[in-house]
Amino acid sequence: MRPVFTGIPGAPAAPGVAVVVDVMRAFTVAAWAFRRGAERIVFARTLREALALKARHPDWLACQDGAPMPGFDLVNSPARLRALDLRGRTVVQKTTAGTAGALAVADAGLLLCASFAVAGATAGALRRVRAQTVTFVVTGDGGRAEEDRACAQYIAERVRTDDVDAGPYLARARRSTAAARLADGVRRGWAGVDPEDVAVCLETDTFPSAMAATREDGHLVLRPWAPPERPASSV
Ligand SMILES: O=C(O)[C@H](CS(=O)(=O)O)OP(=O)(O)O
Ligand SMILES: [Mg+2]
Repeated sequence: MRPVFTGIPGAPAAPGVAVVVDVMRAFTVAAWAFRRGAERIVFARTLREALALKARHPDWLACQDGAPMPGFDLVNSPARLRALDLRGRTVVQKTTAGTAGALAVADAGLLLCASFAVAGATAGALRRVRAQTVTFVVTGDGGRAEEDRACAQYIAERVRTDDVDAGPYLARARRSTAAARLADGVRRGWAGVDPEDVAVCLETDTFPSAMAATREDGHLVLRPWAPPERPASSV
């Protein structure tokens, strides 16, 4: 597999295989939503679109980053979300980096969304589909976010072998600007940040499936995903 690392601005619109990485916090939140039973996650481009979807489907749960906002049910906090019962629910998610990154490569042949929570499953899926070139979209900070870059490199390495020490990659993420910003948010009492968020984002392989996004009814929708046992050919 040949990994290509890019930020959202440089991402091709329709790569063959894309892995969009957001460790802090969108795709750690997504993994925990599925672990808590959510059926699917619908990505919204804007807060307005998220609220419109919620208005049309009152039983859906709307989630956004930043402080709690009127009309939204959830903040983008994996620590808060992992305590909820989300069985059968549809979550609408709108965040600054993660969901925007997925929407930027919505026409990919295979679009996976990843964090450390699904790193092993994502690497296993890439191996199983025999991916040749994989575009890793490092969503944070114009492609420079160290937590996302470390996770992308970890996944790429795990495609090669499962015998990879996650420690150095997690240490890079722990020292990242995003981790520092979240810790600062805790100190300042930001309502949308939980003291446990960084620790939860640094747990590996807490969800056993990869997460793939496909278009459904005009929306980009994320679901747990496993490739077929024997793909007909490489992608
Ligand atoms: O909610 C988050 O942690 C971030 C917000 S920001 O990018 O740090 O402003 O959003 P995400 O899309 O999960 O990176
Ligand atoms: Mg992020």
